Amino acid sequence: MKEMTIAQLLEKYPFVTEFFQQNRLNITGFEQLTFADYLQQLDEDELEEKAIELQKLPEELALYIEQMTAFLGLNEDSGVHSLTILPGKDKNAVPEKFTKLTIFPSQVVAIVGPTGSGKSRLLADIEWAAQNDTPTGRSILINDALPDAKWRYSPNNKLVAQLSQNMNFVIDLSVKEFLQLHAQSRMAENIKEISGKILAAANRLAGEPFSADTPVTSLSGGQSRALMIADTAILSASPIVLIDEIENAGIDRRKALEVLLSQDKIVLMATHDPLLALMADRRIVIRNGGIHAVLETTQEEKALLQKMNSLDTIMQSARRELREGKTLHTKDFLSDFRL
Ligand SMILES: Nc1ncnc2c1ncn2[C@@H]1O[C@H](COP(=O)(O)OP(=O)(O)OP(=O)(O)O)[C@@H](O)[C@H]1O
Repeated sequence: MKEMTIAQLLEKYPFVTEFFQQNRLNITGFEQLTFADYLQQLDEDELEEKAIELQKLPEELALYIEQMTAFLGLNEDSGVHSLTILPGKDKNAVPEKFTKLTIFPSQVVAIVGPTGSGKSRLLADIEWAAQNDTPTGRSILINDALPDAKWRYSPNNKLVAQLSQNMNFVIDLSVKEFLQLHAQSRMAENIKEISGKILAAANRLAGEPFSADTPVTSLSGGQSRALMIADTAILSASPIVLIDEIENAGIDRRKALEVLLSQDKIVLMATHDPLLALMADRRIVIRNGGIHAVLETTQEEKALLQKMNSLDTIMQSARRELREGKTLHTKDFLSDFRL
């Protein structure tokens, strides 16, 4: 930071304008100087008059930037390079058999298991950065170390973004207003461009497109979810995304995952859907509250996935045509049936 010119500081941290104003420092015309050089050339009388303590200012500016960045959750590097799950015990207090499971950014891990087996519990352990203090006794490490308390208690350092099945908006805003407000609160640089990017991504996921002027309260369940997924992927600072059941959501699930993974997130997804489970490179099998196995998706499964995707395409196009009031004809599907 010390080597940065004032112009570079302003570009990277637009909020420093406030700091200069608060300290009544007129930096106009001095943008090409570093802050230290700028202070050097200030008139002694002027400083005295403003009661400025020259030595303290660079330190105060650095602190101000650090605090504002943390407050706004702006750290470009979230600092999360790995997430590790350490074993606990199942519902009968039998220790889980794996030694440790580490997940890196841009990886997606599926969580599979019967209803009530403990999939959501595992997601909750991660969200809370459990330290042997939940019913499962699991512990979570971030970057191979005990997580910083900030992940638990600071609302601006959310480790995890949650996407759940029920997602309803209660605020009276249009899609455009909602996205712009969120982008502003994240101090995004080009608010219009980012909002446009999110809307475009959301519309690629949603079955029925919606416009920037649609009130968020009148979006369908699938559209709301598409908007939240695109928003989480593109604007959220949380390095980890937890998804509890993305199916039945009326959105293109494959594209939703692609959008999330393109943004270097660590994605964990509880699912009953084979297409999603096999899209992940690994899957955690939960049984009776415990992690029973961690399986790598095999080449054979990946090949099967391609065929299942063709089946899914058939289902999707049949669904679309029925929705549009059409009658289905075998000949239109023949090529798809050659699996
Ligand atoms: N290891 C464990 N020890 C004690 N209780 C557990 C353990 N794992 C899960 N549970 C409890 O079992 C119940 C069911 O778990 P959970 O809701 O996570 O299941 P699920 O797999 O997500 O189910 P569904 O597929 O229906 O969403 C919860 O009350 C949860 O707290």
